Amino acid sequence: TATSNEKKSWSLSNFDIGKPLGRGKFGNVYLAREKESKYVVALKVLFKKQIQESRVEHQVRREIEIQAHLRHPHILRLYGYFHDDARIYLILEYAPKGTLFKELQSQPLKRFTEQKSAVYIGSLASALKYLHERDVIHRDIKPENLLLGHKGDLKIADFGWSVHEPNSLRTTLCGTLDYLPPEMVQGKPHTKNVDLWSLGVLCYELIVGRPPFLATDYDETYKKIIKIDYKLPDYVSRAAAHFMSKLLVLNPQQRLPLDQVFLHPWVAAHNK
Ligand SMILES: Cc1cc(Cn2cc(-c3c(Cl)cnc4nc(-c5cn(C)nc5C)[nH]c34)cn2)no1
Repeated sequence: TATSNEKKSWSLSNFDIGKPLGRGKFGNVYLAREKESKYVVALKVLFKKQIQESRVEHQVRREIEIQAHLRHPHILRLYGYFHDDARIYLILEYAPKGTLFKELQSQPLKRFTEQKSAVYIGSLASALKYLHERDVIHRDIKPENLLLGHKGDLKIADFGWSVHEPNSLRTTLCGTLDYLPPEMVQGKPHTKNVDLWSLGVLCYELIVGRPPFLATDYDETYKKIIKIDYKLPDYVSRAAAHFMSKLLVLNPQQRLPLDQVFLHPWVAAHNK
């Protein structure tokens, strides 16, 4: 049963390793199968040396601590973990349909209908509500970190950046600013309302096919974010435009709370 598995101590010899699923800064994720149960998982292999060199042990420890205790249909499960002298292994739920990013790119117009976008937003909002009730902020909501289960259902993955609220950023930001709210790009203390901003950015990207503050370089993106400078193509409905305008708000306290997200006409209409 699940509980006995969770208590069991695992080792690499319990698994047949398959193809690589993804590569990250500190290691790779492989398709794997537990030998006895034949259960298919995603095995995330992180190198201790690289983690120590980048001084992100606390981040990896937090990713494990946080994700191991979460149980929600739209949050990727962490079943267990183990380590050897060189590596840390996270036994994760396998999401057979890959990333939302790949699904978005595979659309003819590189964007989803508003119906499909609102269903993803509804799922994400319910996962965020579950996280925020436990004072966990994800901080890295973007299509690359959202995976799809066998029914195409959304799963938040990669808790490498999640923290307990309130928090001020200790690790330098690397990678795209696109999803970060003004308070984070300005290095100010931030709360779980950062995830509300990212929900608005994600909503824009699903409907339009690119993030709202996309620019040629870091500084351009930075300026657009703090000025909330984005434009909506004319095919975007007024209901969707209104919904996004309630999340892409400078003052974190004035962003639409998650309970209101489900009640907003645009989300409610498509999540009957
Ligand atoms: C290191 C490192 C890399 C990553 C990003 N990443 C996550 C996965 C992944 C996980 Cl954790 C779980 N299920 C997955 N399913 C896929 C997948 C399925 N298809 C058909 N295509 C892909 C891709 N990837 C999964 C892989 N890389 N995080 O830390």
